[in-house]
Amino acid sequence: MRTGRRAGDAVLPEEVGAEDGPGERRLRIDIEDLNVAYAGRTVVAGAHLIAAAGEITGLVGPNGSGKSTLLRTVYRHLKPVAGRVLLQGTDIRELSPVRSARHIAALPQERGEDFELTVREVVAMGRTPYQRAFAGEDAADRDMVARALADVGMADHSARRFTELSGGERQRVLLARAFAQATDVLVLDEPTNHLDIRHQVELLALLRGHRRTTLVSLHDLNAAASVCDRLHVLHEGRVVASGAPRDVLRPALLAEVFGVRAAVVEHPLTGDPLIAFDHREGA
Ligand SMILES: Nc1ncnc2c1ncn2[C@@H]1O[C@H](COP(=O)(O)OP(=O)(O)OP(=O)(O)O)[C@@H](O)[C@H]1O
Repeated sequence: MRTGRRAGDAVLPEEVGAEDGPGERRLRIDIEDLNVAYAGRTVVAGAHLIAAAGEITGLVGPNGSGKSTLLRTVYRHLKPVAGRVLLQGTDIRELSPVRSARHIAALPQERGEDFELTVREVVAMGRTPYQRAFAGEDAADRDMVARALADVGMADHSARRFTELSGGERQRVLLARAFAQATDVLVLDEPTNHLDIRHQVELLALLRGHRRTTLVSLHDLNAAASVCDRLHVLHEGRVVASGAPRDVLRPALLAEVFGVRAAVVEHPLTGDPLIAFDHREGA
């Protein structure tokens, strides 16, 4: 087993014997009283939420409401000013970068525009937390990379240069990199960005199929309503509503937070809440 553990690292209870893939381990994320600031300006204030094990937890909110900032703190790109992010009770800042990368994979909003690599090489980056220095890939790594590429429909493009792909194709490759990381937790910042409708639907179905602990920001409220088990609404850096999509996405909230007029009806095919926006007028 390849552990990569350093003296003093915290031990996660589910970790024993489960180093090489997500398997049936299911870890939860607790975000406690999180405050995050850029150059002294607070943009996330007192955020408190749970991403339950094996569930899809959605973050929605207007532009600038703090979704990406909150997610960046969860995948350790940013340090909070106050509060904590716990992975199954362990503060993520107590984990070494390698161990953190074995538990939490991210699709950041920064989309690797400068990768001078092939598609396959980008996806294979997801396997580095499991590889000993200079040891390179083994058969299991190669298998996981191939599976992740197939999952996002990019298997036939593995030899292409990343920089020559379209926006949606790049997005799918970076998702494959996160899948190849085989973590319990996925943190995805607007994963459907740039994707055409078929690839959006396929991706959301894939996330539902994985049943990993998923924290995802989405602009498409109808997609959020159909894919998320729970939703948290961010408004000016604060969580202003939390709950099941049908309890949260009500016309009054849509008017107050997003400034739009909308009716919420039942989706004729799925029974999910379907938000019918009035594109002619604001709230
Ligand atoms: N690197 C940064 N430096 C300074 N301020 C930032 C930085 N990134 C974001 N901000 C500010 O923090 C606030 C929250 O931004 P954030 O990107 O988290 O919002 P968001 O909800 O993800 O928005 P969007 O829906 O537009 O992606 C905004 O006011 C934004 O201008």
